[in-house]
Amino acid sequence: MSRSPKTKVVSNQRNSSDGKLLTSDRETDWRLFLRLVPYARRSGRELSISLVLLVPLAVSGAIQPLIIGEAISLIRQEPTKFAFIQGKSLEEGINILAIILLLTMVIRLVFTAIQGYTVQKVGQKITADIRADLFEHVTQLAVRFFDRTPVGKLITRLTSDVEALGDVFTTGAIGIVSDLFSIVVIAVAMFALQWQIALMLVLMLVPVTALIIYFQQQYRKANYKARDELSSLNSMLQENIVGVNIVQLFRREKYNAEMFRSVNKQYIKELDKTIFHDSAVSATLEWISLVAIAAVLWLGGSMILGNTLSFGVLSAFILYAQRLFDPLRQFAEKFTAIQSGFTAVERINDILNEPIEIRDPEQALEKRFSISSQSEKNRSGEIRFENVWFAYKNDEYVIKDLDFVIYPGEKIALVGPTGAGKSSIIRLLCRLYEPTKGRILIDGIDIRDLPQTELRRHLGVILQEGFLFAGDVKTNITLGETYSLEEVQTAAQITNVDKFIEQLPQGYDTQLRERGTNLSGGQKQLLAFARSAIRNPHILVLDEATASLDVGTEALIQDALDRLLVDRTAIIIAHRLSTIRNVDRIFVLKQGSLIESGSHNELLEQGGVYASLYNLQMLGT
Ligand SMILES: Nc1ncnc2c1ncn2[C@@H]1O[C@H](COP(=O)(O)OP(=O)(O)OP(=O)(O)O)[C@@H](O)[C@H]1O
Repeated sequence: MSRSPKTKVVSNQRNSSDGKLLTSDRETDWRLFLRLVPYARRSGRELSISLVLLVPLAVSGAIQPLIIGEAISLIRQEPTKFAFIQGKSLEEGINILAIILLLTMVIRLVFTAIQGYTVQKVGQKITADIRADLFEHVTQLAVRFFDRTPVGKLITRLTSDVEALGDVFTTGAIGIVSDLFSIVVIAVAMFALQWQIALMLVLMLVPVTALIIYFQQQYRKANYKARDELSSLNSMLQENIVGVNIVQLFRREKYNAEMFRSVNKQYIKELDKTIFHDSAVSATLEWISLVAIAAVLWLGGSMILGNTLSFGVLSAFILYAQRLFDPLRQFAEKFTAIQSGFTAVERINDILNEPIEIRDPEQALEKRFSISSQSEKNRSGEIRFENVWFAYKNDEYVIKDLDFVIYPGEKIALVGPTGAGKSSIIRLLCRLYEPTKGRILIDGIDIRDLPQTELRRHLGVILQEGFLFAGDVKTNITLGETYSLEEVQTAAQITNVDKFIEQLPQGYDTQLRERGTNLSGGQKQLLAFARSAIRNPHILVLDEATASLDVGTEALIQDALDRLLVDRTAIIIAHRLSTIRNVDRIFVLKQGSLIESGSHNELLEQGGVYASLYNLQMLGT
């Protein structure tokens, strides 16, 4: 019983308060179990070996009490049951029995080790496979899913839930078969030896099993709640670590620590309940095996007095009484792991069943567009929004009936107050979200009909905050695609960021920390420019891309952009209206609607919203 509470506390966050899930457990559990079959099948050979080893393990375990009982009978000169020691001297008989006992011990030692190792290995492999599948699935989910799911909860599912599931295999699944098998073999051996005592012991199993099932159910209920609390704990942890700058700047350390302490306390409280029920199972079994020995002594003793039982058989039964409840104890322990595992599968399933909203088109369409992608020259970069409506949440439209065309090679600026929907337009164009109504077309093709790789190749997007991964500068530009160093250098030159990269300690090989924390905001942004340029997109989208650069660097990038944007369609979001004076057309948005459009001069002449925004900004400078 040395499992840590961590592995025990795995449960489901849904229905945590009412434990509703328990009602339809059996059916659900089986359905969940089936989900694991494909994973188990991949390790079929190892699992079969473990199952085959159960037979010699259980048989050698059941023989041991018999041998010891026989040795006692031999010493007490009681009639022997084994033909092979009949007529042998006491010494010879004891030697033979000792050798057999030793053999069973060696068999158990070797096979237990092999089985333990195999099962652990399979468990780890299955855990790794599930974790990998889960990761792949999660990274394909739509941004909408991440909007509503706290990162801490996702991390809990990807780590400890998957681990708990692995425990089902390492401690649970095979072990349970083995324990059940051991109980059956011991019961058969006992009945063969003396049926009355055997019956008494087997009957004792019934109420004990019922009690264990009761405690297990309580355990599972408590486990749901504990798991819920763990998710909250992780979410809070994650939020505080990511936002540590704000925590410190606003002196929220103590306040947040207090909040964390209270969630932590709640978690421990729920955890204690699971430990209580788990301990109750152990205590029941500890107690029952003592009661069983007493019962054997009582019944066996009276039979010895009546000369219907030998001391040897009584000794064998005392050992059996212990061993019969041993597998049951282990069974209960594993059952706990399995219960936890099932709830973990359920939580994992929640994510695996989460549909991948943004999918590539069917085969036929893909073919059509792979043909279109072959004729790169046909790409012109026309963007068309056809009566596009969009809401993040039901019916709360943040984009309302947008209907416009951006012609090939045109440079468009999106302006409008904060929250007007500018970034949402970009997200829709990149297909991070799907429009609620209407269509978006690139070069006359609905973007839903374009494979995503193809769409993203059309588009180069540079956001206000460049996100960098841990790794070197070069891989942060190539992002795993096969570009040569020369191509990377050329992209850097085109965007005027080559000088900056060369100044870094190891140039293109400079290691960046996670999220690029060893670079400044502007430096990160420079790499984002090179990252986009290398992909040679024919549509460029800049969302406040130069806002974090100093005037000198911005001028340098602007110069690069002027060259880069030739013959490319561009959408530029900028709050500083002075930076977009030269674009072909300016779209003015307000609360998700396009309220004005035209060139800088046209809009100034109109004297509408743009003109007043521009004049306001000019006043400020
Ligand atoms: N993930 C989201 N979930 C729900 N609502 C969102 C989400 N992102 C943005 N919104 C809402 O959508 C509206 C438009 O947001 P959007 O980011 O497109 O504005 P914006 O014009 O780019 O603003 P800014 O100039 O401040 O960047 C806002 O009212 C915002 O609150």
